[in-house]
This record gives sequence, structure tokens and C-alpha cells, in this order.
Amino acid sequence: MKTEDLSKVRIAVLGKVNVGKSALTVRYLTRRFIGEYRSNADLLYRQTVTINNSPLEVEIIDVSGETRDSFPSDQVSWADGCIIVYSLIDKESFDYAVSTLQNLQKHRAVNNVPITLLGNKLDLEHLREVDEALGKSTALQYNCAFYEVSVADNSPEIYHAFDHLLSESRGGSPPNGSIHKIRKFSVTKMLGTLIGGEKKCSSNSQGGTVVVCNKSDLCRSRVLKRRQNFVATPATSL
Ligand SMILES: Nc1nc2c(ncn2[C@@H]2O[C@H](COP(=O)(O)OP(=O)(O)OP(=O)(O)O)[C@@H](O)[C@H]2O)c(=O)[nH]1
Repeated sequence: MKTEDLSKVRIAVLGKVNVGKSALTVRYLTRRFIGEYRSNADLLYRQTVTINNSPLEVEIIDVSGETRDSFPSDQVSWADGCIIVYSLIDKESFDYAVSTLQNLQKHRAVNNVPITLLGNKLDLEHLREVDEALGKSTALQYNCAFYEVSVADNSPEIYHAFDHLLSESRGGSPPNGSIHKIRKFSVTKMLGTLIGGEKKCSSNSQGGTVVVCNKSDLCRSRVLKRRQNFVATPATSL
């Protein structure tokens, strides 16, 4: 684990455009499904969760596929763990995921972070273009966890995938129960702003936050992190 503070874990969500990265992140943090919104910028979410009765500050960067023309190495260097999402009804998105895995493997020589491969849109099984067996064998080849989920249908595997990745990224043993949210997260205002097309936004209404994130912010937060002896603030139960 790279983040020095044991109570903080950073996850990067990667994948081709339109595979459901934002829907997945918002579903995990809020349990809500937001069908249509647009973002052409990376978004950084922060929320406190508990694993095995101890608070854990989670930062998730939702790396926009829209403007992505090169491997997001800054985001990957920043992260303690990565989720690569593809749409199982879009073979191109799977090919993109495989090339991301190849790049990550090169990156792993210097940054050995746990990786999860996640096929989304399982509810559209009848339109499937990527066999489950292919997803599984690819995950095996690259030594990562594998799940197929439907963010739309709120598959329980979404939570298993995050639970295990957070736990692995934290460097601890897998959780013996589910991760419990101990703060409520509200992204309504942020999503409204996105739909309205504004670029800069921030929401901090009930404990969770989300901000548009630039690469320089990641570098700054890495440097700051090294300088600070960060202590997580105890959070209250809902
Ligand atoms: N049927 C179905 N649609 C989904 C699912 N997950 C996401 N979608 C839809 O897929 C589209 C893209 O979702 P986003 O979450 O915006 O995808 P993204 O990967 O974040 O896209 P970019 O931010 O542009 O890179 C939206 O219309 C979602 O409603 C799912 O599990 N099933």
C-alpha cells in the first residue's frame, strides 16, 4: 500500500467512455443509480466508510474516458488500487480494458497495486459481446479479481468488488462483513451542476464530497500527504 496513512485508501476507476464508471462509483457511494449525466473531467470523491469496525477514508477518482488519449499514469501512480471497467456489450471496451491492464502491468514494476477487472451491464445479457470466460481468463492472466455486474440492477457484486479491493489496497485482511457507510453522501447538487454543463463543482453537504480533479491536484495531494501526519476524524453513525 502506497498511501502512508493506514486509514486512507485511494482507488482509481478506469475504462473506456460510456462503460458505466461514473454510474458504478455513484452507485457504490450512494446506492443510487444515476442514468444520464455527462462529465468530461476526472471527478474525485471522498467518503468515510468502516471496514472491520475501523474508519477508513476512501478517495475514488473517476477517470473520464471522454478526453482520454493516453494512459492515465498520474492517476494510477496516485492510487492504492484500480478498478478497470468494461461493458460486456461492447467488445471494444474490453479491448481497451486489456490494453489498460497491459499498461498497468508495466506500471506495476514500480507500483504494485491490486487491480479488479469488472464487466458491467449484465442486465443487457442478450446483447453480450464479451464472454464471461474471456473476462475470467484475462483476469487470471493479469492476476486480478474479476466480477460481472449490473450497476443498473444494483448487483451485490458491486459492493463485494469494492470491499475486497479496499481491503487489499489497505494492506489488510478481507472484510468479514460488508463495508458500512458511516456518513451519508449527497451528490445531487454535483450531478445537477454536471447536467447543466458547468465545469467546476463541489458538494459537501452530508459528509461526502466530490470535486473536479486536475492532475496537478493529485501531485499536490501526494506531496501534502507525505508532509502531513494525517489523522482521520472520527465519524458518527447515521
Ligand atoms: N443498461 C445499463 N446501462 C448502464 C449500466 N451502467 C451504466 N449504464 C449506462 O451507461 C451510460 C454510461 O454511463 P456512465 O457512468 O456515464 O459511463 P462512464 O464510463 O462514466 O462514461 P465517461 O464518464 O464518459 O467516461 C449511461 O447511459 C448509463 O445510464 C448498467 O449496468 N446497465
